Amino acid sequence: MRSTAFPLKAWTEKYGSLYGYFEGHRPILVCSDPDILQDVFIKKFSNFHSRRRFPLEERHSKSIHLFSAVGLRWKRQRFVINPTFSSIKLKQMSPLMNSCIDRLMHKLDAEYHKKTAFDIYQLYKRLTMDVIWTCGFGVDTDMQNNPDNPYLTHSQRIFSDDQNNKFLILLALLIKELEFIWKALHDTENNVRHWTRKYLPFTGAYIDDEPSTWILKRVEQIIKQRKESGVQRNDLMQLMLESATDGDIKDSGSSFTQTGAEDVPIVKKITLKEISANVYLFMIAGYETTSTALAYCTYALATHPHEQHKLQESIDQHFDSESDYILPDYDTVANMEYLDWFIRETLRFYPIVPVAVNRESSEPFEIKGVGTIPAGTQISIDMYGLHFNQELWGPVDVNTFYPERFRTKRHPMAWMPFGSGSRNCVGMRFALMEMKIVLARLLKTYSVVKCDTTDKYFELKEYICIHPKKIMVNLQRRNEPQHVE
Ligand code: HEM
Repeated sequence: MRSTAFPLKAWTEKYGSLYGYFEGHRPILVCSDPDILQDVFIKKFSNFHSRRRFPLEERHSKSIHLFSAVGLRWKRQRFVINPTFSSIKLKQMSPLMNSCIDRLMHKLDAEYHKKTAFDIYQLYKRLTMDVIWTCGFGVDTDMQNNPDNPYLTHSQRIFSDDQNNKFLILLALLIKELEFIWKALHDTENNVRHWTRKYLPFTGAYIDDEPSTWILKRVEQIIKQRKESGVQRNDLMQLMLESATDGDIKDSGSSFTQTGAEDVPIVKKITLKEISANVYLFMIAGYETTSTALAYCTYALATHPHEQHKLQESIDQHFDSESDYILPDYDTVANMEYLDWFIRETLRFYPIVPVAVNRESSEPFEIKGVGTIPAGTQISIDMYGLHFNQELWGPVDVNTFYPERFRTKRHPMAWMPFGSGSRNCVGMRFALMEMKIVLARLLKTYSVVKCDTTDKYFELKEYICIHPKKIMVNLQRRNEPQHVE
């Protein structure tokens, strides 16, 4: 898949805050006007409750997850899943999260003692995968110590652009009318791979399982074991299992806007197939995004020593010398205001998945001064256009890294790295808590120091996420006077 966010940025500069383009035969409206976006994402949500369909995405299967579900099926799943990310649940998860961060701190200590520059992004990727398997699904995989761990390697392949289905995705984009053929080819290829490996094990050395199929099969096994063992844990999977039903659920009505559909009482239930699909989704949604966000924060620390120092001082204020050994938890980091601004400013500069933030209209919609757009119109946002709009973010230059700009109240749509409205990122608070605890612990002990190759490897590429190649840095202990390099 080619990059989409970077061309949109260039087109917005050329054509303004609202324009259209075609993907194959499909017209897309691109918007970075915050008032129109507020209508689309918030005020008229009942008309814009779906995202545009990804090529080859199956929307009506029984094992649909929250990201792809539409209409009342999405509403029901979101109703069950929202409370799994409540403050109380997150508080209960922070000790588990800290145990994963302990393992990261050991790795950082080992890197520190080598006294050479290293790629901290790789360590963050293993951490975030460890966190999601531990806090999300109660599985301890030791992946921070073992880079060849299959859970890690398969998830990494989902986000690498060397996937076999690239060509089919391109065909689905260009010739949408024949998508049923591309989808059938895609499914057949996956099944052939899976069954060949299963019944002819020697082929495993030559044929890779399709990574999402591999992960989904493992997830199904984990759910089965959890159900059979009856073990209760404080994790995301447990909370979903508490609302589980073995049977099918018929969501009455297909649209939010059909008469009376809004008033149909939502069943607080989720099927086992949907749980598997959502476990898989949380894993892919929480892994690359959060590790990349941490990577960008670390780059910002290395390249802005003054802001790093300020952040360290503000973090120190939350620990007194008597309680240095106490690990930061949900409440501690929730009160670290400058840390919050620092992360927000980093994500303003480096949004991670702009491609995920879009909506599709289910009814015709009036845009003031433009006219009526028909039902089925897809609206993408140019996140760079919003995040670097001087009128929304001034008076300090938008190209200056300045966390304090978040002290001022801004337009509700000016900052959208987690999307917006009822369909925003359900894992946002989980991700922010994880990032804050990591950064508070990192900066309590170390300063991040830029090295000769930091900028060289900070080369951004987009494949679903916009990510840097590597984050090469040195660490310096805060109680040690001189720089490493
Ligand atoms: C820094 C980390 C993260 C970023 C930048 C991020 C970003 C996003 C964005 C932009 C969306 C689309 C929102 C919209 O359309 O308005 C989204 C949706 C979603 N995210 Fe995240 N995300 C992150 C972490 C997580 C984590 C940790 C989880 C779960 C453990 C998660 C689960 C989801 C789910 C399930 C959706 C779909 C929500 C729905 O359709 O109702 N995300 N995320």
